[in-house]
Amino acid sequence: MKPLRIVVYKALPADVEARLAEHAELVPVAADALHSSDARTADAARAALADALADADGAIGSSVTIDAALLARATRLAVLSTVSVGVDKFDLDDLTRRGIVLTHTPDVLTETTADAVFALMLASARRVVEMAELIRQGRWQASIGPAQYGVDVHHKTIGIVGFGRIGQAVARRAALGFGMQVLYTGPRPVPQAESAYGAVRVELDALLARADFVCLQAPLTPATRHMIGAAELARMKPEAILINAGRGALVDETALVAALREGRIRGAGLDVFETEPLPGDAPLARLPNVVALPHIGSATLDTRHAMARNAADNLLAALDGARPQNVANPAVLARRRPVTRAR
Ligand SMILES: NC(=O)C1=CN([C@@H]2O[C@H](COP(=O)(O)OP(=O)(O)OC[C@H]3O[C@@H](n4cnc5c(N)ncnc54)[C@H](O)[C@@H]3O)[C@@H](O)[C@H]2O)C=CC1
Ligand SMILES: O=C(O)C(=O)CO
Repeated sequence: MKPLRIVVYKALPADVEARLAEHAELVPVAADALHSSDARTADAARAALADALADADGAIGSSVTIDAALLARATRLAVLSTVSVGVDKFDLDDLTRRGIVLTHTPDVLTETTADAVFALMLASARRVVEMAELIRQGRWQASIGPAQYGVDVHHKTIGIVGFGRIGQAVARRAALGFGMQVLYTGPRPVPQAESAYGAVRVELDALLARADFVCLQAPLTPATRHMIGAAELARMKPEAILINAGRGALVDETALVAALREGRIRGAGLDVFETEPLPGDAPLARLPNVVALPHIGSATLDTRHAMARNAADNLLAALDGARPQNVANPAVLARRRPVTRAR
């Protein structure tokens, strides 16, 4: 019988890797090469990943689209474990059809990501990056005046699109810390947040029309792709700021660039982009009324470590045949592939 094999397509902390190695043979696939901007390097890395998956029981990593081509020969693969809460790099229905369990890492990153949303709100509203740059460039030669003033965050209205774990953690900060009025939109009411934070559920159009800060924290799915386009941006107030720490493709970036250039909204704070890494010459990287961050929502030492540990635990539990935690495609549990252990 073959030993368990786990493909590792992301660099993991040493202790997490050691824990996995106690249970399985680890097969590393160069994560950097998978993301290379050189097409030949990236293609070769994808081919290596496909080869490794063909003979694996499990895999752990993130940020790589795992499509049917990569899985074509992976007949033994029972579990994929993503080191992320977002599962938009996977086709859940296809994984379920194949009997492959997908686990992800909710909860451990909720508070850290909510902090990052607030960092974007404060930086955009108070023009923190732009003003810090003024000093760095030696251009602070007189007291700043109205042309450099920002806008307040406290006691304004925040509209949260995607009122799940992270959206509600943002609402808590907004209502209890900053005295903000919280609006939200989503498929179902959240009574706990309505009583604790005075949150009010409204339709998307009303949220766009009333919010000073429109915060996107929904998952990327076929239904949410480009949910904010030219028509939605036109409904926002001219002094409003768009914050996106969900996924880049929630927004039609061409329409966003036009709205920002023409001053139809005040600004944007963006942690995520349709294409990542965002090229340095992209309009969203250069517009003065944009604060652009390189997808750092969960990127603290503590939280990234907790995510890796959680993903490893999820993977091992699923490979062990136990009822795994944090399954993103629970329908698979009735038809999951068997795992055969060497020991
Ligand atoms: N920037 C970053 O580093 C990070 C980004 N994320 C993104 O945030 C997303 C949300 O994470 P969680 O809050 O943990 O997920 P969650 O599943 O708890 O919350 C998502 C919410 O969005 C709602 N939703 C779905 N479709 C919607 C629609 N069309 N309109 C309005 N609401 C809709 C769902 O009902 C749910 O309440 C992830 O899927 C991921 O894409 C998560 C962590 C870090
Ligand atoms: O977990 C996710 O979905 C992220 O985007 C990064 O933490």
